[in-house]
Amino acid sequence: MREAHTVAQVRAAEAALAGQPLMDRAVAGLAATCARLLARRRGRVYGARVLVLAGSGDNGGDALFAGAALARRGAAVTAVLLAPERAHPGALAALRATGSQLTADQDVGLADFRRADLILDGIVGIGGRGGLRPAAQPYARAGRRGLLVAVDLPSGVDADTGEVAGEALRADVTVTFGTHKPGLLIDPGAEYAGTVQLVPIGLRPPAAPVQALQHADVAALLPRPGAESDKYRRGVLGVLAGSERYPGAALLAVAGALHGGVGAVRYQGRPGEEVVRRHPEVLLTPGRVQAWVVGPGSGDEAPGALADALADEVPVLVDADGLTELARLGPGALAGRAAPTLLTPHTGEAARLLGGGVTAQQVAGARLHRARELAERYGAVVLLKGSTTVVARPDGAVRVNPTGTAWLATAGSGDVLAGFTGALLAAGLGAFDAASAGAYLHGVAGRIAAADAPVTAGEVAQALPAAWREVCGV
Ligand SMILES: NC(=O)C1=CN([C@@H]2O[C@H](COP(=O)(O)OP(=O)(O)OC[C@H]3O[C@@H](n4cnc5c(N)ncnc54)[C@H](O)[C@@H]3O)[C@@H](O)[C@H]2O)[C@@H](O)CC1
Ligand SMILES: Nc1ncnc2c1ncn2[C@@H]1O[C@H](COP(=O)(O)OP(=O)(O)O)[C@@H](O)[C@H]1O
Ligand SMILES: [K+]
Repeated sequence: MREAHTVAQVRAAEAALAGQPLMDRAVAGLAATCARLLARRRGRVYGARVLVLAGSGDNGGDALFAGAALARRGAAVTAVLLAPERAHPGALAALRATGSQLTADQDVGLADFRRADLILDGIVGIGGRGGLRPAAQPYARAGRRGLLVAVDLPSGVDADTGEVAGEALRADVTVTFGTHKPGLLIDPGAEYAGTVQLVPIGLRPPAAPVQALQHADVAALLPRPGAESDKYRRGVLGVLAGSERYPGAALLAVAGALHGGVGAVRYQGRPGEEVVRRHPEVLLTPGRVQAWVVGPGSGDEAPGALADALADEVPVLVDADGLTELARLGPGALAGRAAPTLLTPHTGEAARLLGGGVTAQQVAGARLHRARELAERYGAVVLLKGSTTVVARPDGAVRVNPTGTAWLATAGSGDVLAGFTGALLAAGLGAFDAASAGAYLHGVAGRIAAADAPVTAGEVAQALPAAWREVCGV
């Protein structure tokens, strides 16, 4: 599991280790990564052109020290100081001692930026506030031919949220220290970070408020039938999806559900005959279920379907038209429920649920904040879909989904996700676990099915067993 901590937590963990050479450890890891990248790209460090962008804090200090280490191995290093009078004195002296060029001339900096083999972004790290300051902004726009390595995090990305106010530097690799920062895992920040490498420096931070699961974590959550299992004990998922107008959503939600580890899927929506024709495994008779999925393609039938599902004291996953209806009713509609509710909005649906003029774009720009806000307001687990899927619990705990591909942005793939995740709920996973495992496997299935080419939602559903096998290592 990858864990991400807030700036306040990192500062506290650092304070607890006062006196230890944390910066030396950080710099050693940073310089080693840079040397490896240069060796891979051009055979050796000797003779490489390296540009260090150094701001006024310790982040700039890390970059300058790493620049000095590379200079000692024969790299031609130039450092551009964005706040020359406040640059880290010890690191400046170290770089000076190598005979490297130091300048405050931004024209020299920009010219070197374009032609360097490797650029170290040490403008600002976890001490950053607000967007990039004017002196640094040209670097966010300038072209380059070399690799850009962000020190701790790309300058301009908010460490705690992944929000980018204005511009940020776009890194190929981010070398981060001690622990991940949430902004490295959540878009838009994650998109600027490139590949993230963690350099341990001995921090012992508290429990992480933001986690990203990996294969083994998800494998441990997935249901497995035991010798005593029968189809009812494995769980039955009820699906209230599709309508005369949108029958496809029912088919896709059921296709996802059938791969989600339940013993049976009970379809209770309108185009029943069609669903059974395509999926003969499905039950159409009414009966008990262990969880409901309600809303995909429900159209005009959403109000009745949502009321029916919420009235049953089992976990309910609300998606699509069910969310539009819930937005109309407001959080009060969930107030009396004892069983968990899981909401799976995309950014537009999340904006509708939040109301108050919030736009989809604002949700996309502040995913962590908005997912937490929704979860708290509705007292429900929220799976906010999109370029980074974020799963939030009402108490603020968050899991960020690391899998997926932009090819998943295709009509109906959300219906598959809803059905599949609902099945995990019915199979007995808690809402937070079902949402995180559902998003994870759906993302892996998307990658397998798409293989870098356009993909349909139906193909994503078909790839779910392969994703399950991959994640479980079988
Ligand atoms: N504290 C520690 O024990 C360690 C810190 N390390 C490094 O230290 C960094 C944090 O250092 P600092 O606390 O000095 O903070 P930073 O170096 O991240 O930034 C603070 C400085 O940047 C300026 N600044 C703030 N916002 C800015 C913006 N938007 N644009 C331009 N300049 C801005 C501030 O005026 C301040 O001078 C970490 O990111 C990491 O790189 C590592 O060496 C590991 C150990
Ligand atoms: N840019 C993107 N990168 C990765 N995944 C995305 C992106 N945009 C959307 N997705 C994923 O694609 C799926 C689309 O779901 P949704 O918006 O509900 O579509 P639909 O309603 O057509 O089924 C979700 O799993 C979402 O997380
Ligand atoms: K940085």
